[in-house]
Amino acid sequence: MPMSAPTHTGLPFDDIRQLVSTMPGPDAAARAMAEARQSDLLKPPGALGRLEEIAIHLATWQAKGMPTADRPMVAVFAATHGIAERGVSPYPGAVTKQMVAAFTDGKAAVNQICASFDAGLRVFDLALDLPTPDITQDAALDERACAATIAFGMQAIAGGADVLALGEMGIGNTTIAAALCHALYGGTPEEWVGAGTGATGDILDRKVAAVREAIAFHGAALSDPLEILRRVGGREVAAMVGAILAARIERVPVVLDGYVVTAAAAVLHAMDPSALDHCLAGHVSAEKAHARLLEKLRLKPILDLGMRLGEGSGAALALGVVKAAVATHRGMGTFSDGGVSNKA
Ligand SMILES: O=C(O)c1ccc[n+]([C@@H]2O[C@H](COP(=O)([O-])O)[C@@H](O)[C@H]2O)c1
Ligand SMILES: Cc1cc2nc[nH]c2cc1C
Repeated sequence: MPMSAPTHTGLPFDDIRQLVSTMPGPDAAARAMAEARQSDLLKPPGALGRLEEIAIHLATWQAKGMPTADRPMVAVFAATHGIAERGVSPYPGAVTKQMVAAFTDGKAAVNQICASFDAGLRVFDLALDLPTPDITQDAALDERACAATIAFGMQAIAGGADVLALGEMGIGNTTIAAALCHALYGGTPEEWVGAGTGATGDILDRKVAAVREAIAFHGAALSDPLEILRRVGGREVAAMVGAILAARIERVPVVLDGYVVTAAAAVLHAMDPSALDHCLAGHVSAEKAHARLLEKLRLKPILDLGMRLGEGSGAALALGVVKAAVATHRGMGTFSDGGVSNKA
């Protein structure tokens, strides 16, 4: 069902709603060109499986007859959460800032995965010394700050990436992701809460309780996706909403990471079910509810390696597959070139 253009009341979220309602669609000519080339490549049709779909996906959303993956970029958004003070993670909130330093020093897993595929890495530090309020007591952000953070996230594509992989860092943010999913999809808190960095026992119980309390506290206000984002989300989640949206507008396909990145994507999907059509799910994380969330979004993960790190690691690894999909699409010979017989 096409969405009618929202009326503008001058509130910051109206600008975001306006952008969502005017997103470009798929490029049919580029898709047709890519499909025609795929069927001419030196292989039985379909023999490269998902690689074929991925190459066509890139062509379609880059609006290029020949897709590229020469300038892949991983953007990692880092933020701090008041909820972390409630003991919902085995790690202290201070680890977020320390890991940002590790990203800068090249010492994190994502640095090495990016280096493996010649992918760029940009880290966006979102007011780390100013945790957002505990979502069981208050909204994480007011409307103006949330809209400004979405706008900030739009910078992720500045610099001319041709594929954007998203990642995040934020102790406590698997609780935030669970609250977002519970608010968006209902069910029980238990269905959306998982181990995160390794929560068990009392820590896991506190996560479930925190999600239940947050949803009860915000109550009926959780009926609009952007309200859900600002009330039970966080800065990295809001910034990733902006990054996904800007990428769509600038025709940059997106590779999603794990549960937290996908929860950000889910906010846009709730605004418009076609809003993630330019996105690929890089992997399915070992975080229990990620598979459930991907099903809600009808996204099929590229990889399933039992990873549950976050920081864009699964998305960065999937860039290797994306690059191979583009390399085969661009570089293989064709039946039309002659030399190899096609089907009789
Ligand atoms: O995205 C995922 O699937 C994922 C699963 C487990 C852990 N994480 C990462 O771990 C951190 C949040 O975990 P926690 O236990 O502090 O809520 C945050 O930095 C995420 O990047 C991320
Ligand atoms: C060490 C560590 C690294 C991470 N990377 C992403 N989330 C993380 C959480 C922890 C605890």
